[in-house]
Amino acid sequence: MASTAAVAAPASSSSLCKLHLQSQFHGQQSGLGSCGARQQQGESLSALLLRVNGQHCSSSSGGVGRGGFGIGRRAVVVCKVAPGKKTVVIGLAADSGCGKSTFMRRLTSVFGGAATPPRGGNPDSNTLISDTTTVICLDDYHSLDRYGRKEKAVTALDPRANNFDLMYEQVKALKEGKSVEKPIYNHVSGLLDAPETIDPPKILVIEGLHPMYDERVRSLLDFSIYLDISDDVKFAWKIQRDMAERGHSLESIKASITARKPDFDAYIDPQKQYADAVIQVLPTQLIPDDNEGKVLRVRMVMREGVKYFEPVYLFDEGSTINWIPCGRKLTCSYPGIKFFYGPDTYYGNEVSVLEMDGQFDKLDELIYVESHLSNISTKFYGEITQQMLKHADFPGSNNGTGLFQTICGLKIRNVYERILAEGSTVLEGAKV
Ligand SMILES: Nc1ncnc2c1ncn2[C@@H]1O[C@H](COP(=O)(O)OP(=O)(O)OP(=O)(O)O)[C@@H](O)[C@H]1O
Ligand SMILES: O=C(CO)[C@H](O)[C@H](O)COP(=O)(O)O
Repeated sequence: MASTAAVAAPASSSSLCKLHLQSQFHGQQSGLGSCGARQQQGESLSALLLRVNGQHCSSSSGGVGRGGFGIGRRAVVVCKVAPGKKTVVIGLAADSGCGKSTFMRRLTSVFGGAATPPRGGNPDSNTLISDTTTVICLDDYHSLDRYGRKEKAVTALDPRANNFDLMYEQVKALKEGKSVEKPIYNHVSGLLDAPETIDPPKILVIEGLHPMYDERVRSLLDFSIYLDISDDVKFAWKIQRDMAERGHSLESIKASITARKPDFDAYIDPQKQYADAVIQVLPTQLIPDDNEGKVLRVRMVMREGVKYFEPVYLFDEGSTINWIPCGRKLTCSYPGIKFFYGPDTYYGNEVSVLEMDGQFDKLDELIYVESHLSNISTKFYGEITQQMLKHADFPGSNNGTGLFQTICGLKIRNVYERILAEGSTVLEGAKV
C-alpha cells in the first residue's frame, strides 16, 4: 500500500493548512504536501507539521505523530496557521535602576541565547536582540528629549514626555508581523537619534516606565510583569550603581529620587494593578530594624485566572504555608530563610503570593526548595537551580529576586509556547 499525504496549501497565511496522511508502516509515515513540505523517511508526523507550519504546529500536533500511525491507519490533521508570524508581547514595567536589565538577561538565558544590540546599528541603541527575543526599551518613545523636558519642566515619567500613539502603533505592527522604524532615545546625549529598524521577533519584550500605562498598549500584552522595588531598596541599589559606576554624588542621587517621586507615584506605580505578576522587593523581616538593606524579603504576587498562566505554589495549592527550609538539606546562616505561600487579594483581584525572606548560603542547595515548588514550568528537574547557578554572578542570585525572576522567565517561555500551540489545532485524527 502506497503512502500518501496531502497538505493543502494555505490560500493566505491566515488560512487553514490541511494535511492528510496515510501510512503503510508502523512508525514510518510518509507524506507530501503542497504547503511546501515533503515528509521524509523516518520523519514523524509531528516533525513534518513543525516544518509545514513553522512554529505554529509544534505542540498540539505532537500527540498525533507520537506512536506512529500503524498499518491501515489514516489521519487528517488540520492546522491553523496564525496570520504571518505571531509575535508574543511581554510587558515589563519598573522604575529606572530597579533590575530590568538583570531580569532581561535572565529571561534571554532561559531561551538559551545571549542578547546583543542590533548588529551594525547605532552603538547607543537601547534594543537587545537574541534568537527568540527582542527587547525594546520604551525610553525610545520619549517625545521630549532631555532639553525639551528641562524647558517644559516635566520628567521622563510624565506621559506628556512620551509618545503613546507611536508606541501603540509600533507594538501593534510588530505583533502583526510587520517591521517598524523605531526611534532611539540616546541616553548618552539625551537626544532622539535616527530610528532603527525592528523586525517582528518570536517574543517582543517592551520594558520601561510605561508598558501598562496606555490602555491600547496594555491590550496588546500577552503577559505583564511589574518590578515593585520599595523605596529603601531602590535607594540602596541606586547608590550602589550610580555612585560606583556612573560617578554621581550621594546628594544628586537623593535629589533625583525625590524629584521623580511625585510622577512615579502618579504614573508608574499604578501600573502594578494591571500586571499578571508583580515582584515586590522589601527589606527583610528576619533582622529587627535592619538598615543595611542587604537581606531582602521578596514576594511574587501572581494573578489568578490569567490565560496561559497558572500561579506557582508551595506544597499544596490554595493553602497557606509558612516554611523554614533550613535544616539537613539547606544550609542557612544568620538570619536564615523563610518562605510563605498563600492566597490574597491585590487591587481587588484574587492572587497567590509566594514569598522568600533571606538568602541562600549555597546556591546548589536551591534544588531542595525547587523540588517543593509546583507549576514552575520547567522542562526538566532542577532547571531553576541550573539557571540560577549559571548566573550566580548576577545581582540577586542568592535571594528571592533572582529566584522569582528566573521563575517568571520560565513562565514567559510557557506562555509563549502555549500561544504558539494554540495556533495549531488537531481537528481530526481518524482510524480507517
Ligand atoms: N536583585 C538585585 N539585587 C541587588 N542589587 C540589584 C538587583 N537588581 C539590580 N540591582 C542593582 O541595581 C542596579 C540596576 O540594575 P539594572 O541595571 O538591572 O536596572 P534597570 O532597571 O535596567 O536600570 P536602568 O533602567 O536605569 O538602566 C544594578 O547595577 C545593581 O546594582
Ligand atoms: O527614567 C528613565 C528611564 O530609563 C530615564 O531617566 C529617562 O529615560 C531619561 O533618561 P536620561 O536621564 O538619560 O535623560
